[in-house]
Amino acid sequence: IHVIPVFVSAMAAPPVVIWEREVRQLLSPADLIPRLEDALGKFSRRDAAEVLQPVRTAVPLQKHGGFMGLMPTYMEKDGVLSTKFVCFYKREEGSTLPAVQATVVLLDPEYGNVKAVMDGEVITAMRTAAVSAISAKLLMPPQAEVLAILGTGKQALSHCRVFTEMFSFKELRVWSRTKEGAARFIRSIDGPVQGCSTAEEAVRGADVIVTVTGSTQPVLFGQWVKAGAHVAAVGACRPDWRELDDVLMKEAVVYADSREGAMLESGDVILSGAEVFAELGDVINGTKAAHREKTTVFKSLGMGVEDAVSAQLVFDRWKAQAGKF
Ligand SMILES: NC(=O)C1=CN([C@@H]2O[C@H](COP(=O)(O)OP(=O)(O)OC[C@H]3O[C@@H](n4cnc5c(N)ncnc54)[C@H](O)[C@@H]3O)[C@@H](O)[C@H]2O)C=CC1
Ligand SMILES: O=C([O-])C1=[NH+]CCC1
Repeated sequence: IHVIPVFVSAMAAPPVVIWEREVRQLLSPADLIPRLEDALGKFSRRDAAEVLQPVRTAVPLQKHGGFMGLMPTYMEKDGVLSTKFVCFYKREEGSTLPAVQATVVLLDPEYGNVKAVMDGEVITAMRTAAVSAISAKLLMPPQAEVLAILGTGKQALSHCRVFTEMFSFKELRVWSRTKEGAARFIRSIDGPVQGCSTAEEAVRGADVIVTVTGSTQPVLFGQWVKAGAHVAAVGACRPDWRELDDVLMKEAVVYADSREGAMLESGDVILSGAEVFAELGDVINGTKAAHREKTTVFKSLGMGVEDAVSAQLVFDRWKAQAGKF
């Protein structure tokens, strides 16, 4: 008797490529925010069947002053498996090169095949600003009127768009280390923006302050910050990089997206010795308090789970549009 081996081959379709223009059309802050709130809450419950997401692996690109970050995430119950590759750089004054470049890969968790490869820059810009806006929704003082943004790059623009869409600030101020940066930013924004010549001028009296710079030294000092203000600190994602000084870090109640991420990656947390009071997800889950009455800092490092739910949303919308599957 001859036994003829039979190989069952489950040939997956090749991955779809969804690039910047399409991602931009398919994703909106209003749709993304509830999914991000849900994901942050799930992450903070530390239930491995809900979210498995290690702190990102950062490979130094020494010659180029940057890092490649690998950000894998598995959401077993939701059937989402993804990873983002993100390269981020310390750029010198006057450099026109991008500080961040990213790609998100979405896989089928059952077979391990890649379903989609997506531009990650729109996702990174929008989900980071949306998470900062969630921090402001939870932690900013009631009747906040003045928003100040330090930095005028991609994240500054996305934060400005998401914050002005979500809240009604009476005054918006911006500071850049260069006049050209501030002028470019002001030209790109609809509505009134006050360009400030110093960071101090921008933040004095502000209720909400967003720091989105590529700086590795503090740009925001506690003595300038109004008591009770909320700071969303988005830059300085390496253990020896800073955006905030020790005074602010020690006086404020500090929240983070991921406690482990903050302890391993945030120079503002590590070098100041400040304690992380809670994750944003703990506040969403109701297990930690939102201290709106105090000065608060949300230290954002960025998490794979934020990219995972964003990429899944883009993919679902793309499938619905294409009438596929
Ligand atoms: N927390 C998170 O999830 C994420 C954080 N980031 C970080 O956010 C920051 C901004 O990113 P992008 O807007 O994409 O970069 P970008 O290059 O578009 O903008 C950077 C801005 O920072 C300013 N800047 C650079 N060095 C400075 C210095 N020494 N002092 C003051 N201002 C300085 C630049 O003039 C520019 O306005 C970076 O640090 C990046 O690593 C980026 C993506 C996600
Ligand atoms: O989460 C993210 O994509 C990043 N955080 C810091 C630089 C890029």
